[in-house]
Amino acid sequence: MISVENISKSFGEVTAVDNVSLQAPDGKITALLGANGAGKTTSMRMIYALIKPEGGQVLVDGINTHEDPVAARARMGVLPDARGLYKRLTARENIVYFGRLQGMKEAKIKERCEELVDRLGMGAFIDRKTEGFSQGQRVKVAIARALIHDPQNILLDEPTNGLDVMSTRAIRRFLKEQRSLGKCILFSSHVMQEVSAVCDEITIIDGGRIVASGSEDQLRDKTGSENLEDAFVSLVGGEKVV
Ligand SMILES: Nc1ncnc2c1ncn2[C@@H]1O[C@H](COP(=O)(O)OP(=O)(O)OP(=O)(O)O)[C@@H](O)[C@H]1O
Repeated sequence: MISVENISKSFGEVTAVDNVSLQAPDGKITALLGANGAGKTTSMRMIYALIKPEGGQVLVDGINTHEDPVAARARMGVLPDARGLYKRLTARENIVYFGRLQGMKEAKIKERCEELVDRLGMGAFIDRKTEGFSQGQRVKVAIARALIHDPQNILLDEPTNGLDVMSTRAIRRFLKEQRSLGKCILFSSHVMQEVSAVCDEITIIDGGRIVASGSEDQLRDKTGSENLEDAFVSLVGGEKVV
């Protein structure tokens, strides 16, 4: 479970994230939904302890990420915005390397790697060097690498960005499986369709601030909208060019 309490971050004059709080419970898929520049990536980076918030705190399974980052990170699997694979290594080597960094035993790494190859449909390219991989292949490897140690909390920054329909469906199916295992899943997205297809809870961020949160039905009811896109536009104060 992830609990974010009043985190903020500025870059010079730009307030990227302003007093953001959100909850991502176990057994649910929670979305951080916002337009370009709304503060999603900055929030996610603070949540997975890559950058330090100027105020507030993040608790992962009750562990404060800045008081005990090592313990908190061990409980998280992160797909960052920069997927960052080692291109001279094969997909399998990338995944195995992360397992070793997590201090896993070789036999366990092998077993878990096979499971992820199967679940994410990576059989056709698992032993190829990742240089030249398509976006979909890269994302699958990066997700498998992040989840090699089977963490309780799964954080993904725009996981289906740039993916085709088949890859998108494979990732959705995978996330739903993880949810049924009781995992806490938090992902950021600007794609309504994506959020609508998989999320139980939605937190909307705009201009660095949380403007609403709830299920899709609750957000639609609140705004009297027929769909999530209309609810979103209404909650962020109408159409605007950013
Ligand atoms: N390192 C940085 N230096 C300066 N400004 C930054 C930096 N990182 C983010 N910002 C600014 O903070 C704001 C929020 O950016 P952020 O990347 O968190 O948004 P986002 O919601 O992830 O957007 P997108 O969907 O376009 O990726 C933007 O105005 C951005 O220009």
